[in-house]
Amino acid sequence: MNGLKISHLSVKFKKKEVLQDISVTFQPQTIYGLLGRNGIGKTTLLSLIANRIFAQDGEITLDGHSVVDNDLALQRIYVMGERNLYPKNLKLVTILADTAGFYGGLDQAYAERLAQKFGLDLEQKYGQLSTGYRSIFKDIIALTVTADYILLDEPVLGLDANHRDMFYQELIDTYAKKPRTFIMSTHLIEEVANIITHAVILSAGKVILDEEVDEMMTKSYLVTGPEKEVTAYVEGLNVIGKEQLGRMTGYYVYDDLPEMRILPDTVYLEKMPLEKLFIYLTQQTTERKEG
Ligand SMILES: Nc1ncnc2c1ncn2[C@@H]1O[C@H](COP(=O)(O)OP(=O)(O)OP(=O)(O)O)[C@@H](O)[C@H]1O
Repeated sequence: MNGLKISHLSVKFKKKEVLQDISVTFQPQTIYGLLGRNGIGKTTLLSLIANRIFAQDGEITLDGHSVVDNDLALQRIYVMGERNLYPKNLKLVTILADTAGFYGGLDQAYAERLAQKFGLDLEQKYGQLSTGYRSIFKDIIALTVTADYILLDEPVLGLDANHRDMFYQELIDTYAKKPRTFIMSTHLIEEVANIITHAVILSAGKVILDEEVDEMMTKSYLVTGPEKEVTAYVEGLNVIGKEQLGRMTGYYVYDDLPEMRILPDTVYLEKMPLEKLFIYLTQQTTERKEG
C-alpha cells in the first residue's frame, strides 16, 4: 500500500500511444533512475504523477490514495518543472517563497547555502538565468523542498562537469541526512550508476526493467574470448548483445552464470557497465517492436 504506485497506466497523444499499460511502484526513501531513450515517455510519466496531464487509462496512488485532484497527496510530490515553468520576471527568492508555501516548507538556509556554493544570486529574475543556471535553480528547490517524493527531470541538463559533480554530491548528502524518494530521469547513466539504488527502464511504451541496481550488477557480464570457446560458454544464457573486439568475441550477458559451468582459460569475465546494459536492453525491445 505504501509508495507511489502506478497501475496499468496508458497514455496516447492523438493516435500515438506513448505509455501502454505500465505498472511500477516507487518505494519510500529510495533513489531511482528513470531511464529510457529520447522521446520514450519519461517526462510524460513524471507529468502524469504530478497531475499536470491525465492518462486515458490506469491509476496513480500515493499510499493508497489517488493523486488526481488530491492536494494532500500532491503536496508530498515535487516535480522539477520543465524548462520555462516560471514567469520570467519573477525573482528567484519569490519563487522559493511560493514553492515553500505550496509544499508546506523549504529549507531556506540550505537553499541559500546551495545558491552560494553554485554561484547563484537569488535576487536575480528567473528570465535572466542561463540554461545551466535554470537547471541549478530548479535543483536547489528540489533538494530543499519539503516533499516525500521528488521527481527530477534531467536535473543536470546544461550543467558543466563541476556543477554536475556538486549536484550529485549534494543529492547523496541530503538523502543521507533525510532519506526520501528521488526519481531522476537522465541520459547520463554512468554518472548516476553509483547514486541510484533502483533503475526503471522504459522502452517501446513499457517498463522493460524495474530492479535494484546491485541485483542487476550481479548478473551483468561481458564475456570475451575466441569465438568458439566463448560461444560455447554462453550457450543457453540470456545474451543481449555481441561485439567483435579485434580477434576476440564479446557477449553481453544479462543472466545468473551457471555455477557448474567451467570457465575456459581463454575466456574472460568482466562486469558490464550499466550504460551498456541499458543500450542493449532498449535496442532489443525497439527492434522487437519494429520487426
Ligand atoms: N503534449 C503533447 N502532445 C503531443 N505529443 C506529446 C506531448 N507531450 C509529449 N508528446 C510525445 O510523447 C512522446 C514522449 O515524450 P516525452 O517528452 O515524455 O519523452 P522523454 O522520454 O522525456 O524524452 P527525452 O529523453 O527526449 O526528453 C514523444 O513522442 C513526444 O513527442
